[in-house]
Amino acid sequence: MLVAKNLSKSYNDVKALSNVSLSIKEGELYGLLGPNGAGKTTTISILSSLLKPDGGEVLYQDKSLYKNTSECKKIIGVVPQEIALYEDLTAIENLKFWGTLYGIKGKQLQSKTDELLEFLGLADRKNHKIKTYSGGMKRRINIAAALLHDPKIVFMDEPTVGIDPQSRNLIFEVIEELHSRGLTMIYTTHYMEEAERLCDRIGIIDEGRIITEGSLDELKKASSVKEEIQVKFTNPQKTDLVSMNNHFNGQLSIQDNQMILSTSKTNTDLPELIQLCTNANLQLEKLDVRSLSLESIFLELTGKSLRD
Ligand SMILES: Nc1ncnc2c1ncn2[C@@H]1O[C@H](COP(=O)(O)OP(=O)(O)OP(=O)(O)O)[C@@H](O)[C@H]1O
Repeated sequence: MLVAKNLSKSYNDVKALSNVSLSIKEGELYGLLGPNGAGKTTTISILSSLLKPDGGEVLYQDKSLYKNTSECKKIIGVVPQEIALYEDLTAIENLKFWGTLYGIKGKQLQSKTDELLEFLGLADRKNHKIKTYSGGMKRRINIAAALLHDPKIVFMDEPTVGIDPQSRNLIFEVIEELHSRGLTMIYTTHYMEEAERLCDRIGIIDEGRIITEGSLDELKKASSVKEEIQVKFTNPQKTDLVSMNNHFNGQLSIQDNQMILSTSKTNTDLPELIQLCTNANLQLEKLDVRSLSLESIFLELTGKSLRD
């Protein structure tokens, strides 16, 4: 469906992308996971023809995006990170505005906006001005705007940033439904839980490079780490956590009052960890051993935490 080869892009002296290659199959939900500034927005801006790369090639169904831009654009939908709506217009007026830009008119536009407002659970608010909407509701209208012209592939750039958990769940349900209908999607996020829950395949991007790619199972199999020991403390001292991290050769991911040790030898590391906590007089609030997450895979591959 979509193939990108060796994309590179610099903004003056900032190298945003280096040799990014991707291949997305029809109906696939592909997650581009990486920390802030990794190059996610730049990648999807290039793939959706909003930005020209310095080098590389993008093909849609074997056709060059640059030689067939207007044809390719018809099958592309983009949900941008920034909300692209007029605050003083109602939801339906906003959608009609966007629909007209896509060349949809009359009854077709009316039925498409009604269908999408229903699908996104906002039919009863369709005549309210966007400025009265919550952040999550605005994001849902943003998604509706990208779907008006029945695209074959949709790019979603961090669609859940800054919204409450309930709205986030509603958006997940919408994405899952679109996925089950066979829509091809590329979803960028810096939340590993989202990539784990939603995506068929995940590309991990860092400093403008795709450092690994595969299904969650494939990424787990390829990792030398097998499990995570998660410990929550009631009275953590930063110095104790740092010395513990040194003891485990930097394999700890530390956040507030909890830490995660990624390990392939839980049998020996777990008693050792408990002993160290006892010696440092650290009180455990919670201890959990769970299977490997993307956070640990990211730490293993880059030496840094995804949440930094
Ligand atoms: N218009 C621009 N001018 C200069 N530098 C830019 C511009 N856009 C992006 N960058 C830089 O390029 C790099 C990649 O940015 P990009 O926005 O693609 O990353 P991202 O993974 O989407 O991050 P975020 O989640 O913060 O949006 C960063 O170092 C960023 O500061």
